[in-house]
Amino acid sequence: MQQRQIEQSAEQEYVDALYARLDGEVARVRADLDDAVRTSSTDPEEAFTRDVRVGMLTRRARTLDAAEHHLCFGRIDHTDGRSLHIGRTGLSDGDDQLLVDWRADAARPFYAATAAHPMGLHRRRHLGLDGRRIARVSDEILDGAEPGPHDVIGDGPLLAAISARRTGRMRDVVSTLQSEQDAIIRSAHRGVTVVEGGPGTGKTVVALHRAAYVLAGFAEARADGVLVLGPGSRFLDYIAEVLPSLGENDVAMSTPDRLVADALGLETPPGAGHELRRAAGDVRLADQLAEAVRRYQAPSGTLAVVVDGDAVTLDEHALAETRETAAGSNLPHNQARALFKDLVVDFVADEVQARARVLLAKLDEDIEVLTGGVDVDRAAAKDLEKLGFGPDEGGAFGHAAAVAELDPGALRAELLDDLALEQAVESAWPRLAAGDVVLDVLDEHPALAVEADGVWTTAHLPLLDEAEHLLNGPPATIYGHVVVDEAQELTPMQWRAVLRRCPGRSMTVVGDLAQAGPATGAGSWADALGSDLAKRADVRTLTVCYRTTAEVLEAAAPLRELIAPDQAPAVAVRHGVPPRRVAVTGELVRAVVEEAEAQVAAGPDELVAVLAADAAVPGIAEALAGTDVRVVPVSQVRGLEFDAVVVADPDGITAARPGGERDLYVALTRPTQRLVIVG
Ligand SMILES: Nc1ncnc2c1ncn2[C@@H]1O[C@H](COP(=O)(O)OP(=O)(O)OP(=O)(O)O)[C@@H](O)[C@H]1O
Repeated sequence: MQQRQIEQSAEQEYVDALYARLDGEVARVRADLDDAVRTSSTDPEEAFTRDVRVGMLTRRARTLDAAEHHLCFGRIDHTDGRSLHIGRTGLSDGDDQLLVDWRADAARPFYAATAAHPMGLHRRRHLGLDGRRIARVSDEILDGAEPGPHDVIGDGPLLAAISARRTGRMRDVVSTLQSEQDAIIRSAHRGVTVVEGGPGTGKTVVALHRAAYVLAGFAEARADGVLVLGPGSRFLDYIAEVLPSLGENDVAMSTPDRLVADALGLETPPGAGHELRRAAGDVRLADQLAEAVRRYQAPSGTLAVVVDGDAVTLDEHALAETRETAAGSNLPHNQARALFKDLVVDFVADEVQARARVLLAKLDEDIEVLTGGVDVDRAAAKDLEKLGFGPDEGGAFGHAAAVAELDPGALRAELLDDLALEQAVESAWPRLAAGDVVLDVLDEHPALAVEADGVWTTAHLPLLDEAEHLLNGPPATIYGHVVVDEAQELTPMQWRAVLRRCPGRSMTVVGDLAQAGPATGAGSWADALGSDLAKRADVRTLTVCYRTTAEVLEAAAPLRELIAPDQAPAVAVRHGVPPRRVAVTGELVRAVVEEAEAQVAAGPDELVAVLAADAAVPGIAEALAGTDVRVVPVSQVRGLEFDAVVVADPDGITAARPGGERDLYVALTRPTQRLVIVG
């Protein structure tokens, strides 16, 4: 006991020194930042350097601010006597590394060492801080210890973290990451990493900590930024604090719908039902959109352009050749149109010049015959003027001057601005907007029609994005790394929109195919990502469930076996109270309200939710108005969690929409502590 106190006070001294160092660093960075902000320069290069410096210092200041909370959470003692403290950011004093950033290689054994593979460690220590004071010290001796059956890392701190009451906001778990999670987070794989695993296995945790790791470790991610995509705004709110608490404030967060709407400059349109989303997510529509665009590119026939009253016609052959050159450029339609117009202008200019030469030659001959060579200039002046050639500098229309006036550059410039030529080009290769093309394709698919008032729905966004790409090329904003959470929810067309924004294909994709909603129902990652990408992906599986108790997982097991018989069940790390099943004799809503109120009474500060089929939500929400109970439709509960969950009318949930068993499976696996099934 006394030994423990001595150790704790030694750790407190160390932690005090770390905070003193942190305070010093914060003061230094703030002063540097003030200096940098005040420096002004008219020299563009100096101004640029200053902006870069301000950016770097601002980031560092944020990281240090975020590090205040639980600055140091661990320590590893190597068998050779070396000790390292692990924390949210690196801190050093001269050559002395006082604190190792959790992302550094040197920190790896803190997360990965087990009694079976101690990685040169004698001891791993978890430090629990309350403000700047050490509240708990928990040690594991790794060398010479007996390996346990399920080697969890730091079981005391882990169990405390996963049993803690939920607040409705996810927290970072940097101090208790488990080795299978850590291995994915730190993976050096630069391509697509797919992380699958049952509910509550920490897929979101892995996705977000990986984003923080990638930002620190991958230069391209730093340069082009990281994007995290989640299924809806409820979910984004839920995870919003994790990356800032890891010191990362510059990660873009969005939903697949909002990402596209923003890129197209649209307000997010009204949501769509799963049937429409599924139909509009069909990847075959990509080809149909491309075909619809092709149909606009110079329909066969001829193209007549009237220049100064004279028609120049591209015959079938010339038009076909022009079209093929423009289309063969593989430029997006609206850019290829500029090329098409250039080619038409070239053709017309050549023709005008050829005709002018013929005319001039004929003029020479006629004049020769008629005048015997007297004052050619004056005689030809009128004809030349008709052709649009002005007098030369000396005011004369000399033969040589006229030929010089056939300046191809000037003629081309004039033709490019010519209204009649522009109209002819527009008829053969019109400038298009994304909506035009999508509407063409929707004409062939009545089931995808836009609502009567002509408003797009979210289901149409990937189609608009595809069309925009075909017309105007790649999106303006791309990312160095993209994290997709609840990835089973993306339709193939949505995947195309996401991949378009990640040309480097550096991605972390996390999801659980067993939880796929009716809009996708993807059976495999190859279905979702496309077989090429899926083949090259590094697929990892998480096996331990940290959210729910073994009893809750058991209650959901029959559904899991039905939905995903091939999926190995995750193992829960803790036990709790068995789920309660309540038969309904009277009114369902009343029974649900009673159970929800009982849960609130059982844990007054806890997060209690009622999960119900979408249509049943308004009635239940009204009955629970004024309470702290959250009533959430099952279609929107993916990724979320609560201390206690009341599932209302499971049969109603399964019957509400196709694949309703998956919705029910998701609902049953949301509680961290208690589950009640009413109905
Ligand atoms: N290493 C860990 N330490 C502490 N808590 C953890 C750890 N891993 C996961 N958790 C907790 O377990 C819960 C479930 O994690 P998470 O939401 O990431 O799971 P998931 O696999 O994404 O679940 P779902 O499939 O239901 O979306 C969260 O509360 C998370 O904080």
